Amino acid sequence: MTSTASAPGLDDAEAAARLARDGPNELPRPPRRSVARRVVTQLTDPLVLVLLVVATVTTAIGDHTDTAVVLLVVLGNTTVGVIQEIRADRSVEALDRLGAARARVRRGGSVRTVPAREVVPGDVLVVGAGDVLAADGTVAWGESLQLDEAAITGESLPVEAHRPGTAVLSGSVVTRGRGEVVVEATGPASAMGRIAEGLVRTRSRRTPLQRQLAVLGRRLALVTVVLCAVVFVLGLARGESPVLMLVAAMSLAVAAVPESLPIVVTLGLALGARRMAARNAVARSLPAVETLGAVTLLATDKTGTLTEGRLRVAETWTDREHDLDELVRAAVLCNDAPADPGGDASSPGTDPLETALVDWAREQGVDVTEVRRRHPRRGALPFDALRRRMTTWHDDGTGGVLAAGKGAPETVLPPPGVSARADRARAWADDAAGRGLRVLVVVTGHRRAEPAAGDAEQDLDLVGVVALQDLPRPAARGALDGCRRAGIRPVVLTGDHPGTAATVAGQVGLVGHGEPVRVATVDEDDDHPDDHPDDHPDRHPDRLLDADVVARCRPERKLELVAGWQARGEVVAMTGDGVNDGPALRRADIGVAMGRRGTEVARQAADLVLADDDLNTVVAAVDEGRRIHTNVRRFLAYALAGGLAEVLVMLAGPVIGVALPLLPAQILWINLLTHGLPGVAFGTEPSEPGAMAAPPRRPGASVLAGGLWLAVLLVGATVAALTVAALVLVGEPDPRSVAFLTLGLGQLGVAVGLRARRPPRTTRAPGPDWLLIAVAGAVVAQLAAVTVPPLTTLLRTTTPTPTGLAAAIAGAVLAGLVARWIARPRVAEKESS
Ligand SMILES: Nc1ncnc2c1ncn2[C@@H]1O[C@H](COP(=O)(O)OP(=O)(O)OP(=O)(O)O)[C@@H](O)[C@H]1O
Repeated sequence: MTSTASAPGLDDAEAAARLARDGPNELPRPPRRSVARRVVTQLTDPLVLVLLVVATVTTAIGDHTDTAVVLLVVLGNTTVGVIQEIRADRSVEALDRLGAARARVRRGGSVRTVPAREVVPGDVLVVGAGDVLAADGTVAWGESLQLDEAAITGESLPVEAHRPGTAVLSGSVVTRGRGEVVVEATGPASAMGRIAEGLVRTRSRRTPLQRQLAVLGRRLALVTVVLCAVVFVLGLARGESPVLMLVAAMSLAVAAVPESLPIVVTLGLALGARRMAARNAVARSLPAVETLGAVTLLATDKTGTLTEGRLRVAETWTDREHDLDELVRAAVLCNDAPADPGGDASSPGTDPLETALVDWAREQGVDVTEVRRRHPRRGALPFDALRRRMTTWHDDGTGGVLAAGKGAPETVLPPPGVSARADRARAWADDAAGRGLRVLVVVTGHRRAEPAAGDAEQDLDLVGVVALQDLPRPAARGALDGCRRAGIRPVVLTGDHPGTAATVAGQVGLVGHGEPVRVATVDEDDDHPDDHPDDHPDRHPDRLLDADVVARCRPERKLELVAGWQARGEVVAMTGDGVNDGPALRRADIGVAMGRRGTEVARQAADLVLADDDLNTVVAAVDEGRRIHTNVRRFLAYALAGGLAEVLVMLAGPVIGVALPLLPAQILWINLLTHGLPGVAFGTEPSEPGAMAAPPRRPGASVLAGGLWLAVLLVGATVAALTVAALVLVGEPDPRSVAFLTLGLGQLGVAVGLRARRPPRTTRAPGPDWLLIAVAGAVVAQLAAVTVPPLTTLLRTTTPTPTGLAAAIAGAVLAGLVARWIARPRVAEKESS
């Protein structure tokens, strides 16, 4: 089953030449949208179309100043829209690059990891368990090489591929063994490329929040249009000219509809994803960024996540003479790790447990290469997580066959009570597991002839037990603490022994101080690997779903548990890197893979890749996710309160005897000013102190939940009342200009009032306060609108008296204070109320 004939591979110059000639190994992408196309999309937005109608009307009646203002607004909106869109797209592309597939190739005599897109025909791919083939090719050599081609051919049974010359397809997953593949076809010419052809990859997958906002936006638009119609009718009743009222009503509609909601969310998510990447958390999609903030349960694996993942033999048990020699010999024979000292332990397909056994044998003075040469392997039943054991058979040197096996105690030892000796070994193993060690029972047997695969594991003789140590990771403790504080329940899912798992869980502080670790072990009776999790939603024993540690948990079981938690309403993040973890990672709301240690198949199934393999990074990513959600609520409160204030002022006008409290151009100006810069700047607000000490938001809750909509009504009404007061009470020669100033400054006051609470100055992270900068810019523009020609001409304003100015400023301050008292606590409080 083995044949080794390493292909030499290409040199760098040749690889570069071929890359230039054959093109990158990636699926054809839809071409980037040109700026011209983006502008056209912006201009065909229904609200812009309304504005263009307004412009036509004003031109027709010879009102050229209003036409100029409308066109200015269209220009401003389009520019801001296009720039926001391009920024969001760039961020998404950068994410794509960070999360891109990788491949190991032999180039210029050494093996290195390159982006999969740089693989060219003639390259030699070096693959091991957990890799995803980056291109089509033929096997140069393979050792127990087995592939899962389900993604390409739909064939669900793994295929053997160790024979040289076997044709293999891109997108296949290496489920076992290792080998090398000479690349023949890449990119569109490969199997993956042929499948992808015809499928246009669209980027338009919207996140739940974006969908929620789209619905909200449509409803608000409807209400606004109705209210604008009322404004129109009231104006007519007051004797205003129909044309003027039509223009006013349309402008009001444009201003009050929060049309920028979706793009502000996209931009917020994209910015958030960039900040996450800076904290080593690569989100592979925008929906993931959003979901992260809502995570309620974190299911983690053990080895390499809670522990260092560097195993070392710590103790052994034998009870007969010569058994120690036999133990060492069996441990290196029933073993796929390379024999050479300093062999690359992290090389693909090498199990750190097996490497630890080889290292241990070498420390015992055993020449591993020599042992393996004396006993060439004849056959094997490889290890898999399902059977939890492995058996190989070899020439015994005297014409017979030597079988060697190792595995978990309960799969290798006879049941309790059958053999006193086996019971002693089991007791020792349980004790070692209770001290956090990973245990492995070793057995051997002598045969006259090669066994049939079916009975290779019959009648093997107990040799001894090996206990391996894997130190807990110090960093894990902080991460688990952080989870619990943030209301996220951490759970360990492991294939390991319950004793080992419980002890390690205790060592890293999985549960709070003094609490017992609730351990549940999956029974064979619980296992129905062929069923689909959704077929039996009630078949997840609560015993397993309630546990802190689920031991002896096979990958299929992980999938069922994730589904079971989700049925209980949890939002599940799950870490995993096993070859078979893909489906569970995909099923989880947030699949998490390790960037360094993890397998390629896990990376590609994951929503979040941790560049530093540190569980703390998940907590940091959740923090970012929550911050983004809070900032969306912040922006929403601001935009809706502003729109509401504008509508209320226009409705109140006729009632108090002012037919048209604000001119169309003035409404549009305020809209441009308040939504342009400050709107985007909300995305840069920091997370509030204590954000990670609050429970997660309720999954599926409205984005306005927690009384935020009520706060919007109150703040909107306040700004409107202040504006109306300025209109009637100040006694200015030109009350409209004061009202215009008050409405604009009032909304900006609300923006400042909604700013995130900051931690004490000393701990504050440096960085510009974009929201304040944006508001300051807008304040200057708004003051200019009533002082500087030609703006005053265009907007038909006059400079208010000092009293009027003071009144407007006082109104803005008051509006800000009301927003701070009423709306800000509800923004951050989340939906816990
Ligand atoms: N190479 C191997 N050969 C034989 N038995 C093994 C081998 N590796 C692991 N085992 C046995 O199978 C059990 C399950 O191991 P497995 O690697 O599937 O656990 P896991 O789910 O990956 O654990 P973790 O959560 O710690 O990562 C181990 O406790 C051990 O007894």
